[in-house]
Amino acid sequence: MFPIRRNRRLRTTEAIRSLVRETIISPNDFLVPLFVVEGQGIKEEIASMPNYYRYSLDLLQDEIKTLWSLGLKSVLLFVKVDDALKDNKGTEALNPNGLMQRAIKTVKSVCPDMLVMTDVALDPFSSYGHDGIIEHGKIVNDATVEVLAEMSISHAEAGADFVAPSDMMDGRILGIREGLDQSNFIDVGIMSYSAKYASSFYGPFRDALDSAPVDLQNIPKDKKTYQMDFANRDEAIRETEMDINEGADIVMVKPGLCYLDIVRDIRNSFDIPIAVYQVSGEYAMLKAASEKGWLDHDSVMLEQVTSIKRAGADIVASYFAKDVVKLIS
Ligand SMILES: NCC(=O)CCC(=O)O
Ligand SMILES: [Mg+2]
Repeated sequence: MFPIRRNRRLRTTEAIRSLVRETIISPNDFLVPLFVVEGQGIKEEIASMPNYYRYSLDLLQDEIKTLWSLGLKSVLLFVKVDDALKDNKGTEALNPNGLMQRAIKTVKSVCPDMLVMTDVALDPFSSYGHDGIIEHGKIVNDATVEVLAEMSISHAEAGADFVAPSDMMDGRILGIREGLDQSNFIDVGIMSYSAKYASSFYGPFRDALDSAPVDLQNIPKDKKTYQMDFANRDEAIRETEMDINEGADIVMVKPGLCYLDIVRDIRNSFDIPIAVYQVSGEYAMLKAASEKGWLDHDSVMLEQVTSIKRAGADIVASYFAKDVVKLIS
């Protein structure tokens, strides 16, 4: 007895495979993270992120033009802050002439149509490398939310289209939304890192920004009191639902590959755009394995990004964005 249905018919040639393909990757899917530093003429490679760079504002302009020419229309800005400017409250984050504020203006000046999203969190500005203010050895929630709301207003004043709070304090989406609305930034959106896990895949990013938690007595050694336990799944639904109710326009799951079950749960639970952040450790793993000749870089990259979208992501924040777009164009 031969089967009536032969599924292999739909796989016989590339033409039929592409005709029935369910997930298509395009430049529209990507959000490009960018690392910005003070100085001039700087394009420095991040040691643990081969072929990924920190840019000073002058060279950031060229990179923005390149991204736009590739059809990449959205960026997510991160700044590397001088140690001398860091303190417990991240005061420098509110400087109207700070590096982030200038970076936003720089992008808008060379490419007004580029969508500019900004990282809103204390850690790059914190002398302790934490996403919140520390009092008596603890990360305090509500005082941190106030700073995050002010930071968001400051980014909006500089011209940001979206703010992206990456800290996981409770209630910060509401605090930020109210702050933006009261300052008449009703059209500035919020992409919430709503299910961000306490992951060990962030190491290279912390190298990039020199933002790892410091090793000092009475300072928490990790971010487990605010980022989520990677053993938890249902909690991601609660976190996401709360952020949607507080006014998030886009929700996010982070990291990517190890968390695609979470992405699908959220896709099945809510009708809202979902972003996935394929993080620095995921990037570094593939770079290292392909440098050793153990994995084929481009095909694994495409498989990873496609899988993230197949799981339910609408938006992929990825250090591979440029590479993928070049590969598929
Ligand atoms: N708040 C942004 C990040 O923590 C990024 C992490 C990564 O790329 O590893
Ligand atoms: Mg939350």
